Amino acid sequence: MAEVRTIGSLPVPNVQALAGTCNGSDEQIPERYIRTEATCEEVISNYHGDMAIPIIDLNKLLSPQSSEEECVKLRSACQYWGFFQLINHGVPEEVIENFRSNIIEFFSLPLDAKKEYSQLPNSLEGYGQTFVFSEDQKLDWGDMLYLQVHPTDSRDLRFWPTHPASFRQSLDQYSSETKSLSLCLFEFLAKAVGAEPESLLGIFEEQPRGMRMNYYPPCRQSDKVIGLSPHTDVVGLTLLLQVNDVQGLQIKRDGKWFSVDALSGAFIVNIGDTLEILSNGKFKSVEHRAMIHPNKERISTALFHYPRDDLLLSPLPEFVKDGKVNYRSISYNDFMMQFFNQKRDGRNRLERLKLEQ
Ligand SMILES: O=C(O)CCC(=O)C(=O)O
Ligand SMILES: [Fe+2]
Repeated sequence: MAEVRTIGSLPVPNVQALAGTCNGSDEQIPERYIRTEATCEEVISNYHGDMAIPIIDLNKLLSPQSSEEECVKLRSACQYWGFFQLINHGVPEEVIENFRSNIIEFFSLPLDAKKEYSQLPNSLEGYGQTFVFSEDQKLDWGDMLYLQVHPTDSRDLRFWPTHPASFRQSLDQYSSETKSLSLCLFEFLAKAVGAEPESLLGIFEEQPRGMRMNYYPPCRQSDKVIGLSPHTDVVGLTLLLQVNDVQGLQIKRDGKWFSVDALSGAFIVNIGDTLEILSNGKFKSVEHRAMIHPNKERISTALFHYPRDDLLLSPLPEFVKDGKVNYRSISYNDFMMQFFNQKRDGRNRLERLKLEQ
């Protein structure tokens, strides 16, 4: 991760403050936030059955009677959707609730108090906005707080809020309670395609994890803005939590956007670019975006799981049983540099590595 931290993002306005001044329907939204594509693409909502994001039950994965059947569902979810909702995940409700209420309280602090934790010019961590590459780039209708949470000695406490007073503790608890869950998921993902569980653990166990807390203010003209631009996650796996039960996540499938109806208490898990390559394309890193509510704020968190940074990113032999390698190799650091030097065109980044079949 060392190189990544040296790359700077261009400064842009705080969106929560901006929303406070131009949220009236007749007020002008600054041009850089107006997204014409938001209205012209088809969005599917209220769908059911095969058209809904699969629900995976961790209890069923763990129980010998049902494990095999649930593994088949897991494999198909990761292959066709790149996303699933995880229930019975075992992370104590109290841990999630404390973390949730602390995040809500943090984002409701006055701007000056939050700015004590502002991103520095050459750092990704802290309170601010998502990465901005150029002066003419369209901007997202959202703010965020990004923190490196693991390993514990990599934490930069300058960016860890001390208000609310229990924030650091609740974040620490959330991070440690989700750690074994994530390892368990990596094991089942390997098993689901007949690979040794250690194949993915060797790459992700004890490796960096980063927590992004996303804050999306309401916007009366919500159909004109986008909370988080379409992207794929560059990492291995992401654990998403809807913090305040306001929906807004959409994922792309067959050229259409599907609204995700997040189950209360479930995690939404998604495959990132790194795992798509490692799995030789057996799992898909799928484009997703966050949309805005006209009169309610929305808060979500994403816990990103990074691989070892000395990794030569290429399909793992155990995932290439038929002998056909689908992606070119690239060092993980080069792959990350591409991510930070180019627009967040995740699918293109992956397409460039695909080998002709
Ligand atoms: O807000 C959401 O639901 C999605 C967040 C997300 O995709 C991300 O932080 O990478
Ligand atoms: Fe994402």
